Amino acid sequence: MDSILSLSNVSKSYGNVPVLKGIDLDIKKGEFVAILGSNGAGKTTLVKIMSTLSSPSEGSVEINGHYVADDPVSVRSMIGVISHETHLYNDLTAEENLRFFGKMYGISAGDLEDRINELLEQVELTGRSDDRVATFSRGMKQRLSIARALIHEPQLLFLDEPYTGLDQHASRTFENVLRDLDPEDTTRVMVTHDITNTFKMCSRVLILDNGKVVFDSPMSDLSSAEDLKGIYLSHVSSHNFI
Ligand SMILES: Nc1ncnc2c1ncn2[C@@H]1O[C@H](COP(=O)(O)OP(=O)(O)OP(=O)(O)O)[C@@H](O)[C@H]1O
Repeated sequence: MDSILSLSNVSKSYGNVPVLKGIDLDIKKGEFVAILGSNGAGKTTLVKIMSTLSSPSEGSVEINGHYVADDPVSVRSMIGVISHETHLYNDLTAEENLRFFGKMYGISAGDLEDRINELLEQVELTGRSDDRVATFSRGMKQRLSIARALIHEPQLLFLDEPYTGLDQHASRTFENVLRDLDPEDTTRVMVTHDITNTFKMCSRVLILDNGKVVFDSPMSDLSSAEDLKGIYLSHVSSHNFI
């Protein structure tokens, strides 16, 4: 399988405090990788670096053969990010937000309207398409941010605790959206604290502890979510149990 994301000796410090320590990682096309770790382990920092939102203090990140540091614009057209920050414009309607981002990614006018309608339907916001985002609940904003992240059909999708703010129904809708993505077309990297879902959905699991990858395994080598929970607890150094 081809590699889509490679990290070479990536380190990050804030001031004198090291947060990531020499991470080497290779992610293949089609993988669905979970990143687990206790609070403060460095998961969000790692995803921000992988998704061009932050620079490493040392080391390099390569996406589809492009070095992120040299060619961030090309890289951004290949990736989507779903995180706590929705990156939406409150004064625009749901539809206008998606149109804005779609145009930014260079989607042609004809394709864009179909894509907007399809995504609004998938995240169950069709009935609110003409309403300003300022009037949305947190969960609705999160659902729209999922549509925003997918508008340009990214090859690599980063999900940082994507369930934040979603109720049971919206979580299921979101899982359906994820399931509908063809793994051949969309490689996924997800930070989460939900071990049961991780075991159900992901093809590979990494555990980050104290800025280092301390466990990396195909999910098929693990027997159950309980097995994964035991491994997690034996690999994290703090007692911030998830
Ligand atoms: N902008 C920043 N300036 C200084 N320190 C930071 C900054 N961002 C993160 N940190 C520190 O880096 C460490 C790792 O933070 P990070 O957000 O990556 O952890 P995490 O594993 O995502 O945690 P959580 O599970 O709580 O979301 C923490 O000690 C945090 O305080």
